[in-house]
Amino acid sequence: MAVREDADQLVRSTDSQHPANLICELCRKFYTLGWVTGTGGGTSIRHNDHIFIAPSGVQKELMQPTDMFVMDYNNRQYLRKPTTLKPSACTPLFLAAFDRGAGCCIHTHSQWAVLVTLLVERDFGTKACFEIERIEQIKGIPKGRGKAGNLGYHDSLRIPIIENTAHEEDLTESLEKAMEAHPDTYAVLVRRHGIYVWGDSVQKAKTQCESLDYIFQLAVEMKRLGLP
Ligand SMILES: CSCCC(=O)C(=O)COP(=O)(O)O
Ligand SMILES: [Zn+2]
Repeated sequence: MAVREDADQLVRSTDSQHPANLICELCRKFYTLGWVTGTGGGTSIRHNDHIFIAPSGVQKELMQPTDMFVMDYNNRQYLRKPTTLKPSACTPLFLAAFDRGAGCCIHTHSQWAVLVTLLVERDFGTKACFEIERIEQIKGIPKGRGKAGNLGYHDSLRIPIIENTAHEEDLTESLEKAMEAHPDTYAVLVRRHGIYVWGDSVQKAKTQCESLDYIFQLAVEMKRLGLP
C-alpha cells in the first residue's frame, strides 16, 4: 500500500487523546523522569489497525505530532512517512508487543531499570529474571495476559532480562523468546540498556511503567542498604 495522500490527517487532531498527540505528551513527561534522555527510549501506540511510531534519533521530548510515522498493522506498510526522518529502531520490538495484544508499548532508558539488570546474574538461557515480593507497589502490575486483576501483596513479581545487542532491532528475537518463556509478563528488561513495558491501553502501559520504575529504584536502594 502506498503512503496516503491525505496522510497528514492521520496525525493532525485537536483531540489531546489522539495517539500522535499522546506520544508527544507522554515523551515530554518521560523526559522529566530520565526515561528518554539523549534521544534514547520512546513510545508507540496501537489504535485499531494503525500503529503510531516516533522517529529515530530525535530528541523525544521535543517531537511534534507531524513527526509521527503511521503503519498499517495488518500489512506492516507505512501509511505516513515523514520524508526527512527514519522510524524508531524500536519498531520491531513495539510490534512484538502489539502482536501480544498491547495497545501501547513504552521503552525507557531509566537508570533504575539499568541498575537492576546489573544486580541479577547473567544467564544465557531465558531464565535471567528480576524478582521481588512483599512490596505494596507490585499491586500495580497485572497477573498476566488473559488473567483478571493485578498481582497481590503475597505474589512474586518476575521480569525477564535479556542481553543487550549492538543494534536495537537485533533485540527482537530475544525479546520474543522472553515473551514466550514468560507469557504472563508485561515487561522485559534489557541488560545495560533499559526496559520495554506494554499494556492493554496507554493508561495501563504508563501506570505499569511507573510502578516498575518505583520498584526498581526501591530494589536498588534496598541492595545499597544491605536489606534482603
Ligand atoms: C542513545 S539512544 C540509542 C538507541 C536506543 O537505544 C533507543 O532506544 C532509541 O531508538 P530510536 O531509534 O527510537 O531513537
Ligand atoms: Zn533503547
